[in-house]
Amino acid sequence: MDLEKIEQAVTMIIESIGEDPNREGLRDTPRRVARMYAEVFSGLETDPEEVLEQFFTENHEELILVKDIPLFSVCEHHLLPVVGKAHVAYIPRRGLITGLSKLARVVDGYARRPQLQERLTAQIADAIMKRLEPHGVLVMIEAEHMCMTMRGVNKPGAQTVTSAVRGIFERNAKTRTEALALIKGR
Ligand SMILES: Nc1nc2c(ncn2[C@@H]2O[C@H](COP(=O)(O)OP(=O)(O)OP(=O)(O)O)[C@@H](O)[C@H]2O)c(=O)[nH]1
Ligand SMILES: [Zn+2]
Repeated sequence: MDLEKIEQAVTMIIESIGEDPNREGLRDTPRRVARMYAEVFSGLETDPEEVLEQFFTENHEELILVKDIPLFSVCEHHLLPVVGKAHVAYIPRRGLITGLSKLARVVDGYARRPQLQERLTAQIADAIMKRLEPHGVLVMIEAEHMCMTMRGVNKPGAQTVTSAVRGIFERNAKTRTEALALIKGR
């Protein structure tokens, strides 16, 4: 990531809005923003599916759900925050499971990029399908888009819900309903 270029761009934005980039409060802002973007877009420099190491345990072929994973992303249209929760469920095959924290790391890896909520949801599901080859995956994301909250249509509190279902969750309504009930049962 080109931090120097981000700094130059932020200085230009500060000048463009008619502010003084040399006043005390703004003097270090371009550098701070560059470091911040490096952090919130750090997913661009990773391949998130690589965290999904497989490991075998006894043959657990039942539902595994990690819900209410805090989610922070950035919408690619306005570069404003998207804040919400991700829920990730899968049913392993042949005991091929991964560490629970790895599911949250996959969410982070794809969230820390300029994103669309629909694409983010699908990328998480597809990474898990590819790496763990489970019977199925269900990913649900509920999030508030600051570009809808603080500007434009100005609708604070509006939640966008997206889901991606793969494998058995796609084919079998009962399995899907069970996962959704567990996600909603908070
Ligand atoms: N489908 C989808 N749309 C998104 C997402 N994040 C932001 N948007 C929408 O992207 C659209 C961009 O629309 P434009 O008309 O190009 O932008 P705009 O003029 O700023 O639109 P308004 O937000 O309606 O003022 C808006 O409707 C946003 O609400 C997302 O993750 N998925
Ligand atoms: Zn937006």
